[in-house]
Amino acid sequence: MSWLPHTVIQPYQVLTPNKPIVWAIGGSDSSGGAGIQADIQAINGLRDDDALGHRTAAQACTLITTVTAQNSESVSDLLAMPLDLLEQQWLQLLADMPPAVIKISLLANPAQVEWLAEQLANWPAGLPQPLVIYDPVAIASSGDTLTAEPILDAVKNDLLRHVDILTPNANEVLAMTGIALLSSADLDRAFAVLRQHGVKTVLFKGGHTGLLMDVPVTDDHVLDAWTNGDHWRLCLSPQLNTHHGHGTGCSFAASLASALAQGYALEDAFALAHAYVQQGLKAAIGQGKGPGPVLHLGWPKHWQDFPKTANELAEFDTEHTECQPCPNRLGLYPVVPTIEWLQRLLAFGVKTIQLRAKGLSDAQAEPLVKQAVALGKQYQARVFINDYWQLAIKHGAYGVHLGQEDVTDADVEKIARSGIRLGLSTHGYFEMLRAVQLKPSYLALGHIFATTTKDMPSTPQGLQKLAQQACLLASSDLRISSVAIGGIDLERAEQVMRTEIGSIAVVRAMTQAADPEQASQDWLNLVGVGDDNIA
Ligand SMILES: Cc1ncc(COP(=O)(O)OP(=O)(O)O)c(N)n1
Ligand SMILES: Cc1ncsc1CCOP(=O)(O)O
Ligand SMILES: [Mg+2]
Repeated sequence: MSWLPHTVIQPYQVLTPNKPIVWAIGGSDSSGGAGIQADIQAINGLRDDDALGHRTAAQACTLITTVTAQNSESVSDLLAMPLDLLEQQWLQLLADMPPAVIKISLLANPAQVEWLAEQLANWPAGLPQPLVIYDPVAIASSGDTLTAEPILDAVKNDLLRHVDILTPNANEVLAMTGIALLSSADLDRAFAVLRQHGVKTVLFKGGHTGLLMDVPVTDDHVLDAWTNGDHWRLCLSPQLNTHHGHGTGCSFAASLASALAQGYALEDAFALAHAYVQQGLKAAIGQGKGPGPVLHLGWPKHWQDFPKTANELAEFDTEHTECQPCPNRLGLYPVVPTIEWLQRLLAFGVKTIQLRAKGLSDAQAEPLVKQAVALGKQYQARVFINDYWQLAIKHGAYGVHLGQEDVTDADVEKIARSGIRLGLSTHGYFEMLRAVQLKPSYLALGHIFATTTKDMPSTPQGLQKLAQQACLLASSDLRISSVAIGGIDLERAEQVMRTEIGSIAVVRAMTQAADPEQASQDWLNLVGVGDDNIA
């Protein structure tokens, strides 16, 4: 462990004066396990005060639509809040605590739905537009236990067009679309219907669904599936055998809202919310005579609580051969554009290095790859080749580095069977969880800080997200090393080294250094050459 032992966690006011705010609009559950009570626990509970002194958290504010009288066994009564009281809650918060995310759940009657739709349609021009999540609790049981009157028509006609992310379970999908989710094609059909009502994206919660008939891997597993109509993001975990789970759906949507408010990309927030609920369900115990509530256990940090992730269902069915491992610590890892740079830095004592000569034909790249491999042997160093994986195999390079786009065109099986190492780029939790299924030798986590070296489609992750992901990977029993990349200079490298990261990859810190030899020595002193078993 490389945590700083004496780091003092500062109070929030010092370092994070403004926690992002999530408005939870829904009903009170007197038993405390679901509804607004679960929302508050999940929104505030998904927080991380790490041992390096970083912290991330969100603040829940509430607008109560309904007061229910319930315990773990039944709901005996409910009262819908009058519209003018709802309006007062809205105005008070709007004036003082505007939201980054609005999470909507129980709405008691059509009047409340229409009122809310109107507020969203007339969002004040001077305030940033919040992201709107709607967890359509009780749609399936309209007019029965939780709503005062049926609300389905008002939801479809007025509310859905203001919703960015709808989070229905299978029963709610059936009620809203008439489609029973029995196969993967039903997910597409249901999305098409919901899209007609103006919903932008749908996150199908699989907790109650179980099996999709044409997707064997969903047997005994929970599949959550998000789509915007163009592409999918999938999270899969083993089904938990528990009788307890009151508030699971609320806690999922609320932790999703919290992660989004804290600046996590949607797919990363999705994986985090899935893990948050998995860990809470594993620990859930009965609190009354009926099903007990999902527990709120803070930031998920255990590998086994995180899902497998994929962009297509078929990815879950493919088993991969483990790539040859590389040392746990690869140390300083310059990424350089030419053979001249490669030779120069190897002569300065660098032991892990990458040739990144972009945009060449194979014919142009082949002599460079050959030279790079020969230099690696001469200097007893680990030379990775960027992109040209076939040439890397052909000439017996130490390894190859591939990005997210490259890997779809590459034959990962062939790379693994060839015995060369494989490094993969990732840009967040979701990609990390997806990439490990290819069983690579290392994962690059990036980009950590802003960089001018390359146009990045994602935003910089920063030190806390790096620490979270590096620590999570280190907590797994996978033999996969980690590398941080992107905008890292010597000063920031000191902070990066305090995470669980095993290596730092740099471009400009070497290629734009006034004195590359001095820079190499400074960096090697700080980061080291890595573990010395260079096979
Ligand atoms: C160590 C390391 N990490 C990340 C990258 C980036 O790879 P990729 O996403 O394939 O982008 P290009 O480098 O090909 O532009 C890397 N090269 N090395
Ligand atoms: C190739 C690459 N991939 C992710 S960030 C990056 C560039 C890192 O360059 P620098 O160290 O100059 O910021
Ligand atoms: Mg690449």
